[in-house]
Amino acid sequence: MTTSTTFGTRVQSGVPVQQPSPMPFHRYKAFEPVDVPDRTWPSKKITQAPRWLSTDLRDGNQALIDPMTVARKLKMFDLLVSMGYKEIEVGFPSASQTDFDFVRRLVVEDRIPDDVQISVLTQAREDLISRTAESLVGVKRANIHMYNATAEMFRRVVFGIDEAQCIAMATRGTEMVMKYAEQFLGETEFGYQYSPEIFTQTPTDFAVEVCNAVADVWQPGPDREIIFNLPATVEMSTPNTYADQIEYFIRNIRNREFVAVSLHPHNDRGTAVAASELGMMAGADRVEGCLFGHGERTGNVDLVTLGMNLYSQGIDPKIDFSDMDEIRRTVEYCTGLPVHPRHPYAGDLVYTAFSGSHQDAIKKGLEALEKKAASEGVSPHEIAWEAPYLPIDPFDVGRTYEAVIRVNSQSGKGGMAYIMKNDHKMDLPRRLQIEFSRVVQQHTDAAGGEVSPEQMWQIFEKEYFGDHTPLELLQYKSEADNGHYSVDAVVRVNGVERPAGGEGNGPLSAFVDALGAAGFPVRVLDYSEHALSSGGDALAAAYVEVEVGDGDDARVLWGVGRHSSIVTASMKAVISAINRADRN
Ligand SMILES: CC(=O)SCCNC(=O)CCNC(=O)[C@H](O)C(C)(C)COP(=O)(O)OP(=O)(O)OC[C@H]1O[C@@H](n2cnc3c(N)ncnc32)[C@H](O)[C@@H]1OP(=O)(O)O
Ligand SMILES: CC(C)C(=O)C(=O)O
Repeated sequence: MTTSTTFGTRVQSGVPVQQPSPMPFHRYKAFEPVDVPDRTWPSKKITQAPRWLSTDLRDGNQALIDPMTVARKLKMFDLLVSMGYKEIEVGFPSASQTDFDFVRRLVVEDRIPDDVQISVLTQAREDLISRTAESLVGVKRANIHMYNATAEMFRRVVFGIDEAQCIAMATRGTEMVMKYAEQFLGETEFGYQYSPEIFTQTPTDFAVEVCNAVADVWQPGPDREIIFNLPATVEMSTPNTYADQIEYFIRNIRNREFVAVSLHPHNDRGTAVAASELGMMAGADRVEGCLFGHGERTGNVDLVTLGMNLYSQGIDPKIDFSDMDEIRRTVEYCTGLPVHPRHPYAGDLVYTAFSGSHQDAIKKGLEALEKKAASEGVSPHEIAWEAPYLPIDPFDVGRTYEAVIRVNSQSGKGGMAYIMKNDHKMDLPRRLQIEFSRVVQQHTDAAGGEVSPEQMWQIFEKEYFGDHTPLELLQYKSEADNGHYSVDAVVRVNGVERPAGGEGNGPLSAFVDALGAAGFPVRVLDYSEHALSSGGDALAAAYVEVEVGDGDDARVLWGVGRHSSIVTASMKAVISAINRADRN
């Protein structure tokens, strides 16, 4: 029985039933995967980093609203080198004078470290290939990377060629690459990479056939590898399908031992990282991508996420991500595009917890780590990482714990207590945490937004130290006689100074007795204290839970005091509770 209707949904017998969308989904057809029933990749594990190639300066650059200037390209190149990338595609030199000049500058100014191999991309066109080879004159090591489209739709729509002509374009292009390499690159340690463009939409058998034909021209062998780069030029299927295609290709390509199988996933479906990882499980040796996933449309696979995913599994990515913020700033400068605040491992908010239960768990987790490290006599950054909600130690990528927990209206006592302890050295007892988190919550509910550590301190000061009425302690003298204490104090009550004296079995109980005599009956229910700093003039903090007043009017609340004398701090804490009771 239909009971109610909401947008696009009818509720039947209490269960919402989704309705057909008005969108023309029938215009699209499901991807036809290659059939690999005996696939082995699902039970494989990734145990080491692949060879990486950064294509930030080519695929990443060609997709920018404002392509990088030479100065920005140089900055990006230096960043990639400093991070440890050893294979860097530096451009498409036949595309523009800027690209050509950039490659020349790298070569002429000897900016390429000996252990770094640059590569350059070209179409399978003789004029472009010769210009590409010319751009590399004098370089020590380089790859030329040539591509042509092999997918049926591209052959039909873009090129108007059949399969044989497509193979001929690839083999002829390879011959041209070898010819111009010989002409221009005699002294260069020269390598070759071929991409059957839109590999994923190419029947995998045909992709293998084209690549085998290209290899017949290049003749790979010992010390003469060929790189077959297998792009998901447009990502069109689930990542397992890509892995099947890679496993199938690897099983069928000839001379596998001299072939480097490279992945080049794009992110149209948002699963490029997964596709790369499954492709690595399927046996690929190498991955091409861009930092933070720049590149055509939705971008290339994100090298930062891929590398850090390995890191989080205890595998050395062979790339240095330890100053993530500097990497992010440089890429943002070079590309002119911001990195999303929730970008894995690098975004502004990814090591931040706002919600109360997350903060509580993180606080406990970090404290447990600190305790464990202290018991082993080492720093918390040296022991095995284990913390709720944080897949890696933010410290490892240059983030500090201070930014981990941030407080807004979604937060609870855990986050507030973490900031009070970490930023302000105040280790609040649990029930005071609960009390103060309500105070903070009132603030966030009223003002909205976030409460910074500084604002939190202001709220705390105002709440616990801000009031001197009705009661203020001006001075006191305490004496002890055989376990018996007396206090002679001067207090100000509603602006009027008056003496207050009392006795007890400790200075605080004597002070409480004096307050009772002065008209402020209180009972101390709980008490804790700790040092705030070390040294001769060290400050101490005292926290007291106090029942203020008596009879039906009695209220239980906390007071806080700080002073270099712990006795004075505790007396101030009692007064803080009395003044709060009066105010509230
Ligand atoms: C998936 C990728 O990211 S591939 C890399 C893509 N990157 C770029 O294209 C950026 C740089 N490219 C350019 O600046 C230009 O395309 C240039 C300078 C290389 C060539 O420019 P133009 O000569 O004007 O050609 P245009 O870009 O229009 O290319 C289309 C022509 O090249 C042919 N072509 C396209 N790709 C290839 C290829 N890989 N191999 C051979 N021919 C190709 C097309 O069939 C078309 O031929 P037609 O003119 O006979 O119809
Ligand atoms: C040239 C190739 C490798 C490419 O960029 C792609 O297909 O996405």
